[in-house]
Amino acid sequence: MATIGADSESGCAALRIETPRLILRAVTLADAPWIERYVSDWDIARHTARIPHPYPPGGAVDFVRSLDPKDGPTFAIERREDREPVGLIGLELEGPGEAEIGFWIGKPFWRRGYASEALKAVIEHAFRKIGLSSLIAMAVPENRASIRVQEKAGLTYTGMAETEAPARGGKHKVERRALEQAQWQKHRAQSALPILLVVAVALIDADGRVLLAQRPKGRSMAGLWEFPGGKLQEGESPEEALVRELKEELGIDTSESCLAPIAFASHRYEKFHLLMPLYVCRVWKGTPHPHEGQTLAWVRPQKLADYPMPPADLPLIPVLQDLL
Ligand SMILES: Nc1nc2c([nH]c(=O)n2[C@@H]2O[C@H](COP(=O)(O)OP(=O)(O)OP(=O)(O)O)[C@@H](O)[C@H]2O)c(=O)[nH]1
Repeated sequence: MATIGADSESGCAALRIETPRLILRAVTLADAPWIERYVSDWDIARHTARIPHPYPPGGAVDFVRSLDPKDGPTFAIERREDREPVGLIGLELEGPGEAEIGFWIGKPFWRRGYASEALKAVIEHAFRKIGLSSLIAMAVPENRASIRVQEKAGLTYTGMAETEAPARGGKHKVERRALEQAQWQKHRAQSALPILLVVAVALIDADGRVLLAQRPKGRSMAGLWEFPGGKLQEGESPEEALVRELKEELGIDTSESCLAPIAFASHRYEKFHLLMPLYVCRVWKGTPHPHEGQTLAWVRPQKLADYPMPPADLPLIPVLQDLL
């Protein structure tokens, strides 16, 4: 039988994948109660090739004990914000370089895009870390949600197959989809997020306080506090863009030589990947006034964390605190 080789040698530590909203980690016996709760639901069982219905009490303990990393990794999908487990996703090695991918999400967590997010990550893991060359996935034809998730991840229809369907009491026809590594690389390149370059600046006053601006109503992420700055216009250097933004947003004059780069943010938003160099500036002419409906606050470095900021900015706070 095929095994995972190099990846299983590196042990459980390798069984962890992080995505923007999820953590995929190894399944343990402590997971049995929630697994049993969700798979006992007919709406989960009827779509799978493994889960009987009614589900036998204690069945999840047996299931967890039966997991063997040599057959392929199985991940518990956990929500990052509150560590709530939401489902399972796994790879089952079928032959040299090939695995079948299977997943389910507990009903309370449907329609939030968790399956898509987990599937994309596991596909990347399969091709990049394990070194597989092709993946397949099955779905009963009426499981349109699962089929959509598979297709969004790049799997394409290759025909009908037949699998066990214990919850339905026998064999059942399923749609088979597949994805080859080369195809995946192409799909990924096509669906890659554009990089958005935004420049930002921490203005520091004579007391060592930092200027934050609250995004006004009607803009994306309204109410959050950010560093002044903005997108580059065509042909502008980052420093030229900042000098212009400071004039437009705050009515102050500074020069490129007064801007010192100290850090950058790199953050995946839904529609773009933000790359944001952060400068500090201690010298300017004029008094900052909100020219674009924002609210301004001069904030002591130790108090920066009290101001809700866009997620991209959070790693910049300790950098600034260390510097000031
Ligand atoms: N200026 C600034 N932008 C930031 C910070 N953090 C952060 O995620 N951003 C994001 O970077 C982009 C900045 O664009 P912008 O300031 O030129 O334009 P905007 O507010 O009109 O953006 P919008 O098109 O999202 O409404 C926004 O999507 C904003 O949410 C920050 O600290 N300062």
